[in-house]
Amino acid sequence: VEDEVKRALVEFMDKLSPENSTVRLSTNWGWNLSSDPCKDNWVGVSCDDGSTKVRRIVLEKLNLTGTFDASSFCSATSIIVLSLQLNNLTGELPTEIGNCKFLTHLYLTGNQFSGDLPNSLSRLSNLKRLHISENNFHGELPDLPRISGLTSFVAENNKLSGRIPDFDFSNLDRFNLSNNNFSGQIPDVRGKFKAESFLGNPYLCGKPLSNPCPPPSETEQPRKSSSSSSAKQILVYSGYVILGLVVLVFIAFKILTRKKPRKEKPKTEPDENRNRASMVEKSSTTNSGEFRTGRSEYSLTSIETGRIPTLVVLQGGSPTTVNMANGLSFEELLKAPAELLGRGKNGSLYKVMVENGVLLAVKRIKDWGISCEEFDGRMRRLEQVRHQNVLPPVAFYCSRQEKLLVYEFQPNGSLFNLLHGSQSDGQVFDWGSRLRVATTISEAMAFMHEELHEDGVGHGNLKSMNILFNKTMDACISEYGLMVVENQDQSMSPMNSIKTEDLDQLQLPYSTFKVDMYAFGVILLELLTGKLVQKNGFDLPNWVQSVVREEWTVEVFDKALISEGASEERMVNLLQVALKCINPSPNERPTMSQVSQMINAIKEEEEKSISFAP
Ligand SMILES: Nc1ncnc2c1ncn2[C@@H]1O[C@H](COP(=O)(O)OP(=O)(O)OP(=O)(O)O)[C@@H](O)[C@H]1O
Repeated sequence: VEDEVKRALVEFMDKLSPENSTVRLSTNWGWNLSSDPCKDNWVGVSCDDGSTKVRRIVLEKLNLTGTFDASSFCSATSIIVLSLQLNNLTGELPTEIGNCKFLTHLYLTGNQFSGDLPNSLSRLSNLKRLHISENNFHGELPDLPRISGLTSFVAENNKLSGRIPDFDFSNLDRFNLSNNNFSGQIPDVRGKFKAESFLGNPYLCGKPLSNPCPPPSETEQPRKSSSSSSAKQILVYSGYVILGLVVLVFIAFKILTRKKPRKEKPKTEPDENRNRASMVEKSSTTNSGEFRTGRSEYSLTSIETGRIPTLVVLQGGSPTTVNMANGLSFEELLKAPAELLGRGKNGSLYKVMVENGVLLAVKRIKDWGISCEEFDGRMRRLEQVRHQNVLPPVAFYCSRQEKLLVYEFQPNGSLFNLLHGSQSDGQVFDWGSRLRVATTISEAMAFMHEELHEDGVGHGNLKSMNILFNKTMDACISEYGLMVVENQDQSMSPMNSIKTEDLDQLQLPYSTFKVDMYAFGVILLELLTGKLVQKNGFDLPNWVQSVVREEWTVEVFDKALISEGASEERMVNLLQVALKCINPSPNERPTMSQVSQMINAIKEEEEKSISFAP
C-alpha cells in the first residue's frame, strides 16, 4: 500500500482514538507507518486480492471516542466500505466526506455525531447504503435522492427536521426516519414502507401514517371567530348565491336558444350520451360538419372541415383486425369508445374498442409536417417490410389537419412497464428474459434497417415504451418509422451529445439510423441497470459511462440481476455493446446488424453455460 495512503489512514485513526493510541499500540492493532495495512493485517482493514489496495474499513464496537477526520480518510480513494458503527464518536460529519466519491457503504449508526448533515453527502454518487441512526444529527436532509443507486437509508433516532424529500422509493429496500422531527406530508412511498419507518415525528402526516394531512385551506386560512367574521361570511355566501343564480339564468338562456337547430336534426340526439367517452363528439350548433374541440379528456376531436377522407386499411394486422378494419369508416372509428393512454411528444394515443370488442391503439400524430402523399407512401412502404417483432400499422387516415395511425392493441404492456412500472405485479424479469428481449429487438431492428436503408427510414423514436409485449409475451417494436429526424433538432434527439464536426460527416437521411443505435444502447442500459433513463435530471448514459470510467463496472448492474446470480462476464459483454451504441460520435457507433451479431453471441454463450450446468 502506498505511503500516502498509510499516512492518511494513520491520521484518520489518530483522530478516531485520541486517548487510545497507547492501547492501540500495546494491543497490536497495526495502524502505524512502519507496517502495511494489508500485509500486516491492521485491525478492521480488508484489502483487494493483490493486497495493494485498501477496500474496506470496519471499526465497530471499539469504544472509539474521537472525531471523524474525513479529509484524511477520503484521500485514500480505494476504500468502498467504511463502518464506524457503535462507538462514541463525536463532532460533525465533515464536508470533506464529499471527496469519498468511491464509497458504496457508509455506516455511522450508534455514535454521538451531531450537527447538520453536509450537503456534500449528496455528491457520493456511488453510495448504496447510508446508515446514520442513533446519533444527534439535526437540520434538513441534503439532496440524497440525487444518489440514484441508493438502496438503503436509515436515520432513525436523530433530530433531523424539515420535509422528507421524494426519494426513488422503488429502488430502496430499507428506509427508516422514525423518531426525528420531520414535518409535512410524507411523499408517495409506493406502498414499499410502512408506518414504522415514520413514527415518532409529531409533525408528519399522510400515508402510511394513520393521521391524514389537513386540507390546505385549514392550515393556510387563519381562523377568526369574531362576529365580524361571521358577518363577512354571510356577505360572501350571499355573493355566491347571486352568482349562482346569474349562471343558472345564463345556462337556461343558452339551452333555450340552442333548442331550435336540434329539432331540425333529430337523428343526432339519441347518440349524444352513448358517445360521451368516444374519440369525437359532434357539434350540435352548426351545419358545416365541423367537430367541436376540447369536450372531454378522452375525446379526440377532428377540426377538419369539408370533405372527410377515408380510413385507408393496410394488410398489416391479423385477419380478424383487417376484416374488421375493412368494414370500418373513419366516423365509426371516431365514435367508438376510447380511452386516452398517453400524450407523448408526437401526439396522443387512444385505446379504442370497435366492433366485436376488437381493441385498437390509435395514434393521433401531432405536427408531423409531411404531406398526405408522403404519409401515404411511408405507410405503404412500411406495410411491405414485415417482421414478426415489428408492429405493422393496420390502417391510417390523413387529412390536412389530422394524421391518425391505427395499430392492434397489445395487451401485455411495454418494456418500460416491465422494468419500472407498477404493472409488473412482482413478475420476475430475469437475466435470461432480458437477454432474449435484447436479442429479439436487435434482430428486428437490424432487419428493418437493412430493408429500409435506401429509403432512409429508421425508427426515429425507439425507447422502452415503444417495445410492447404481444399475447404470447414476445417483444415487438411499435411506431417504427413514425418520426423522421429531419430537422436535426439536437435538443429533441438522443444525438444531443454529437460534436458539430461529426454532424458534418453524417449523410443526413442515414443519421436516423445512428440515432436508433444510440436509442438501442440506452434500452440495453435500462435492461442492465433496471434504472430509468431520465429522472430528476438523472442521465443514465452519463452515469454508466462515469461508473465504468472509474472501474466500478459491477456497480451499474441491477441488483436483482446480481442477486439472481446472472453471469457477470456476460453482463459486462452486453454493457460493452451498449457503450459502443452510445458512443458520442455517431460514425463510431456500430450498425444494427453488427450489434445483433454481438448480442446473439452473448446469448449463445449463455445457452451453452446453461446446458453445461450440473
Ligand atoms: N399498440 C399498443 N398497444 C398497447 N399499448 C400501447 C400501444 N402503443 C403504445 N402503447 C402504450 O401506450 C402508452 C402511450 O403511448 P404513446 O405512444 O403515446 O407514448 P410515447 O411513446 O411516450 O409518445 P411519443 O411517441 O409521442 O413520444 C405507452 O405506455 C405505450 O407503451
